Amino acid sequence: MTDDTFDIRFITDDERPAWLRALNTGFLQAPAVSEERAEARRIADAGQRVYGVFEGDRVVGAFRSYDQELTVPGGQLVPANAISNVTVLPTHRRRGILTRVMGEDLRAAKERGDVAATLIAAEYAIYGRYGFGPATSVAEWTIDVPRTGLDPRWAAPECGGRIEMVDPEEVRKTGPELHERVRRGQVGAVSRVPQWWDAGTGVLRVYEGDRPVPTFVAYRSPEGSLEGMAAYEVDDAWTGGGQAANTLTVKWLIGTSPRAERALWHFLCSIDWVTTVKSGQRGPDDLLPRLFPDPRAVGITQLADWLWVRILDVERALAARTYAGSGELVLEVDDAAGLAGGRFLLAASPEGASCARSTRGADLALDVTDLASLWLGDESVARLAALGRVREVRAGAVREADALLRTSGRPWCPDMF
Ligand SMILES: CC(=O)SCCNC(=O)CCNC(=O)[C@H](O)C(C)(C)COP(=O)(O)OP(=O)(O)OC[C@H]1O[C@@H](n2cnc3c(N)ncnc32)[C@H](O)[C@@H]1OP(=O)(O)O
Repeated sequence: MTDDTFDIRFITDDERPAWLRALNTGFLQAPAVSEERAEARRIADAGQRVYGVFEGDRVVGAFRSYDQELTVPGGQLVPANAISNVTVLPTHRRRGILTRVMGEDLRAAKERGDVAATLIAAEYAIYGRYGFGPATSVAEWTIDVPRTGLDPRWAAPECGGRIEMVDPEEVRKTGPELHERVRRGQVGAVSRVPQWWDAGTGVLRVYEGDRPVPTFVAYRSPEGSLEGMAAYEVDDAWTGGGQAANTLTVKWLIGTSPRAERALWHFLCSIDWVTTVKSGQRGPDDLLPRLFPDPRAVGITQLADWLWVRILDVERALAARTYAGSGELVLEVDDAAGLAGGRFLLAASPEGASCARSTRGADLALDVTDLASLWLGDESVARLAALGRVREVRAGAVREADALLRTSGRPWCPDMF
């Protein structure tokens, strides 16, 4: 039930400490916020849409969204509305507060011309009702270093490139441009706000109890160009018998080429004292296991949904991506919120695609949430049909749709936001 006693508006700088206390409380963190943290958040959230839900002058709910770009199959970047920091005080839940803020923010995003909205969902059950579907997956791998088969005398990349330790300043200087190149080639990747690099290198301490700044390492090609970078931290674990048993945890690792990724993973697994490497969040079909002589040394320790997408404009979403073959498909897209539904004719070929509203008979019927799962290539039409989520209206349409929508790899969103 919606309760109209709540006022929803963007917060002022003066209201930020109260907003952060509500956010912390909702996320089960200690509520107290120091002046430095409030100031860091003011800088980190500059230019973004920071909604507060007020009951009188008390903040009872938080919600933040900002402009983002999302890479779709073929490499086009589409404008997206990134959503984060969603919470309602435990005393004010299940009264329709999130439904109201989400409704306002999605309508505004559609009016601005965003093709989609994106978020990383805390719980699976929350966002389907707002038209979001899981659109990329995440895998975390644990590497048993002594079993990888990597030559213990490994000292440098076989390709002739080199690995360099880099300091945070260098990361801030060269990281953004490297990431720009990486995200253009990675379906499901999103743009980073400039503050991302300050927060990741210790310049902007956004959270109370922020972890120490990680160690950074870069890969340069034999020609000297920067092709990869990683951030990692290591615990200090030894066995009672005096054997090193350190675990290295990768915070992030990006590369513009397979040779960069290979060199960085081999380097991380060659560091003395390190017996276990945790990969951090990777794509489900990451090259990682196959980069080692014995891929069985690399086991999956987490496999879950990651980026959720809410398509706001079906025509632009489907026209923006590329397709594996040629063909036409009429999709009946159901959207309970009335934002993006309708019947659409997709005409695709390897040269380009168009998508427009149509009155032709539908080939397939599906919900906008399931279209999101298909859009970036994380799901197959056949799987969704088997689950009863896609209805084949014209016989043969499921197979044809899969042939069109198929991508050569799974999408991956390297970022948490
Ligand atoms: C992108 C991110 O920031 S992810 C982080 C999300 N935040 C959290 O998980 C923090 C803890 N949870 C919360 O703060 C709140 O429960 C929220 C923000 C998830 C939901 O806020 P509320 O104001 O309670 O949601 P609202 O009352 O609008 O609920 C709408 C519907 O979603 C359902 N719902 C809300 N939260 C959940 C949940 N966690 N699990 C299952 N269903 C849920 C409600 O039951 C309601 O269902 P109905 O439409 O069938 O009646």
